[in-house]
Amino acid sequence: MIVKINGIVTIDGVAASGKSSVASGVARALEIPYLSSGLLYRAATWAALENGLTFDTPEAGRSLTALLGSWKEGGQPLTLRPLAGGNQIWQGDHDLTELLHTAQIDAQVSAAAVLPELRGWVNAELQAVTPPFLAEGRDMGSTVFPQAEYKFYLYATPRVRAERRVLERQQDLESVEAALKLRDERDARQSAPAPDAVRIDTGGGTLPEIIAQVMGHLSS
Ligand SMILES: Nc1ncnc2c1ncn2[C@@H]1O[C@H](COP(=O)(O)OP(=O)(O)O)[C@@H](O)[C@H]1O
Ligand SMILES: Nc1ccn([C@@H]2O[C@H](COP(=O)(O)OP(=O)(O)O)[C@@H](O)[C@H]2O)c(=O)n1
Repeated sequence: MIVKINGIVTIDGVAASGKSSVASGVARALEIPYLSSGLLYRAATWAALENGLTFDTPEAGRSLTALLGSWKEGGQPLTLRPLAGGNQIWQGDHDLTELLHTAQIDAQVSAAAVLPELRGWVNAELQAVTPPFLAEGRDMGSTVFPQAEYKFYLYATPRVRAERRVLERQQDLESVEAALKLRDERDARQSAPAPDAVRIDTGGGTLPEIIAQVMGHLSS
């Protein structure tokens, strides 16, 4: 059955729960773009690390958003490109995407993501986009787009998530699982599911099966 979305769909969830893969599959089926909020946090973290900024001082948030603002004024803004084949982040004409899914960024991003100024910057970037679109992250349905037509929250056990993520990192399974658990704790404040989100255990099926489950909710 053809599903037509005119508004916003949100897919939130913990690290490596399957958000980006499910978002990509569902957005492609709906023929709408999907926005990866996490990539904006990862890019801002990368920008800070590249410029010697830390996240543990009172002015950290202002310094980071001032840096991002100076890039924009200088004509080299951080830009999210919501391509169907996978979101990309560019700084001017440099594609940063491959630099962002690393254990180093994983280890630092949560410290950046708690900075209110950075959350405000990311949320403004996302809220400037014209619907229809799908937005994935931690707090899309709970905070950034509470008005979303459909909300989903993905989860799976740390072990299941680690077995998936280990294929994408140069680390052993135990290290990956420990890092995911630590990031879950650090992200807890912004990761609570929206009360009206449909919760899906992605450990219960293959990626196509989970995508079909989401599509089933959208077409009912
Ligand atoms: N239901 C699933 N079954 C098996 N593998 C999955 C499933 N969902 C996602 N994956 C795989 O797990 C890894 C992490 O998924 P990803 O979408 O990047 O998660 P997130 O965006 O939540 O961090 C990817 O390699 C993806 O292909
Ligand atoms: N809406 C969001 C999305 C990501 N984040 C932060 O950004 C980090 C990276 O998000 P991500 O979605 O790229 O991470 P994965 O779940 O893909 O591993 C998370 O660990 C959070 O610290 C957030 O705080 N709020």
